[in-house]
Amino acid sequence: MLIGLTGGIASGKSTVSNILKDIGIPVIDADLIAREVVKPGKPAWQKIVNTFGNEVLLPNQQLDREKLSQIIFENSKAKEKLDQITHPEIIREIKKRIDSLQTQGEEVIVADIPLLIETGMVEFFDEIWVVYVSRQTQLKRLINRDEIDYQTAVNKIEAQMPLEEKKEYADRLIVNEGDKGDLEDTIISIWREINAEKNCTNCP
Ligand SMILES: CC(C)(COP(=O)(O)OP(=O)(O)OC[C@H]1O[C@@H](n2cnc3c(N)ncnc32)[C@H](O)[C@@H]1O)[C@@H](O)C(=O)NCCC(=O)NCCS
Ligand SMILES: Nc1ncnc2c1ncn2[C@@H]1O[C@H](COP(=O)(O)OP(=O)(O)OP(=O)(O)O)[C@@H](O)[C@H]1O
Repeated sequence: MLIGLTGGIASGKSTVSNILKDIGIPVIDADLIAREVVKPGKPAWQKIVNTFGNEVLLPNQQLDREKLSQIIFENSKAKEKLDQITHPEIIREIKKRIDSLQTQGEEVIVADIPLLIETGMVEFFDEIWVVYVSRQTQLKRLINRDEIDYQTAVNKIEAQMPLEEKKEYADRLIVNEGDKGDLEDTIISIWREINAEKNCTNCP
């Protein structure tokens, strides 16, 4: 069973992933893969430097993520260029890791992919889980976590497909308006439901 976990920025995907990992379910993290494919010397790193120039590099040659973030979330054309460079590599690596986990005999695999719907990966998964929050909660959590101002947070949210639209793709909608304990209860009850559907008695 392949589960695609998605949602809006700061809706709580990583928090859900951590709960799933604690249960013992393998989770592939697209944000981590996105960091690996742009390491200095990698093909995507080279293409980013060719496209955006040396000003998006730190003195140690790593990408200046803050600078690149400012550029792409203020300019949709620049974001499109970055997406064209990074997404094919990220998708290829996600599929590779899924293959490898399947070869190891894992029966349930979750992939946490912020842009799962935008990148056309819906059909690849057996189930889509969308982590949903109200716009007000999303803004508040994003501003607190990233220590950014209101307008920067709005730009980041508006660079993605609206959560109201993503919601329509959900086989399971995970509403994350309560506290982290509530979220844990929600995930554990979904997991029990899945195990019951599979008649699984010794699942994690
Ligand atoms: C722009 C970058 C350098 C900013 O780095 P930063 O460390 O500040 O953010 P981080 O990578 O942790 O991403 C945080 C969140 O931003 C959102 N986000 C990131 N990139 C994008 C994008 N291209 N379009 C829309 N939302 C995005 C996602 O919700 C993600 O979870 C970085 O996000 C990046 O390289 N993005 C391109 C790769 C990508 O599309 N990643 C999403 C994985 S599918
Ligand atoms: N139920 C909750 N109650 C309070 N805070 C929460 C809750 N769920 C998540 N958070 C906090 O909200 C912030 C965003 O959550 P998280 O990082 O899991 O989102 P995300 O969807 O993975 O974000 P991104 O798209 O940027 O990767 C974090 O600071 C997290 O600790």
